[in-house]
Amino acid sequence: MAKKFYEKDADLGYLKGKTVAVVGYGSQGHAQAQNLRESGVEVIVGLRKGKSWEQAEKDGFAVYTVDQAVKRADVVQLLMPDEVQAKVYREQVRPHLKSGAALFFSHGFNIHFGQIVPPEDVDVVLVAPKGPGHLVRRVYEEGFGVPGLIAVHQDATGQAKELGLAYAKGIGATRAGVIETTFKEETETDLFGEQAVLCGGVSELVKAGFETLTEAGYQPEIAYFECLHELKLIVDLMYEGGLKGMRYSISDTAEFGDYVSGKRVIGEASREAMKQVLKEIQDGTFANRWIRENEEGRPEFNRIAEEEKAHSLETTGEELRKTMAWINKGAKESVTQ
Ligand SMILES: NC(=O)C1=CN([C@@H]2O[C@H](COP(=O)(O)OP(=O)(O)OC[C@H]3O[C@@H](n4cnc5c(N)ncnc54)[C@H](OP(=O)(O)O)[C@@H]3O)[C@@H](O)[C@H]2O)C=CC1
Ligand SMILES: CC[C@](O)(C(C)=O)C(=O)O
Ligand SMILES: [Mg+2]
Ligand SMILES: [Mg+2]
Repeated sequence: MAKKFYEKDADLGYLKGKTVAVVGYGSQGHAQAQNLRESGVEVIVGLRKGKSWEQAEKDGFAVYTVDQAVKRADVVQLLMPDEVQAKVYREQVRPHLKSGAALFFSHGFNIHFGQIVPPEDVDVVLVAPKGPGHLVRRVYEEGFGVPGLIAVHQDATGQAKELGLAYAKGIGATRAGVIETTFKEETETDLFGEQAVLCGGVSELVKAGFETLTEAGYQPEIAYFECLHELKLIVDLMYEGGLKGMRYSISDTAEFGDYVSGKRVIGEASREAMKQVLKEIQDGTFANRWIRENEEGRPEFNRIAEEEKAHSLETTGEELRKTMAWINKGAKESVTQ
């Protein structure tokens, strides 16, 4: 049984009198910094000069270069992209980390794959929201929270877990529930989820459905509504009531089609591919590939990203969404600006 923590299990008092430096002000950084501040925690932001710096200042934070923020901090939460964390850690974090301070992560990649090896006199804690940063902020503002995971890699002070739970409470995660894990389990399951299901799997499923319909001569707008737009509405039902809740709401015709055709689309070959994806995450093949890709200037990443943006699914959707004023554009605008 997973060990779970809620509001009553976490005490914000462990952060009292402490300064939290949120390093990075992107998807997770802006959300965690703002949620913590509204929970009464003293937060500063660490950055390089640029777009995020201006935004963090506009949002009312005291912003410092990374080294200066780390010098002032008792808790340092690294919320830069995973692929830049190790270099920034070596050059601007490690030399200024106070003895007895805490180093926090929201994804275990750099610790688990040995890219960051912290000194023995600091706590090393993972507080990983199980949701995109823009939702971590939006859901908190609505009075709720995105669930999270907590793990302690190193407990130098004897209070690492309590501090982690206080932080999880500060960002709203204990409102929904926080599960205890390890850096290894979080890293491997998070990478698997985003590759096989949430991002990679779903994107390919949507594109395959869209292409099957349009290549058969159906209108792209109808293919878009069927394979992408309505997916959100169906997933909302799953989110609220599981697969059972979704099946309660759809027609019996759809439910029968679900049972007999779903397994043909996601069959043995897909399950075998999932196992291979997981194996390459577990044995470090994916991590090494991602690290090398960045060292080489991201040729594969950039090429595929350009191809994906130009897909007719995207151009069709962009046009259709113009009339859907109710769709929250917050996340999209901040990543495409
Ligand atoms: N995205 C998400 O929702 C989730 C992310 N995570 C984890 O959270 C962490 C942060 O990811 P995410 O929020 O997506 O990151 P983003 O890419 O959204 O944000 C990156 C931030 O880091 C800053 N930055 C980049 N390079 C440097 C640098 N060299 N020095 C200082 N600041 C820098 C950027 O500033 P600038 O404007 O100057 O480029 C920006 O503010 C990762 O570990 C990720 O795995 C975990 C759960 C979900
Ligand atoms: C699903 C992608 C994610 O793992 C997340 C939002 O949780 C990420 O790394 O961005
Ligand atoms: Mg994730
Ligand atoms: Mg992830």
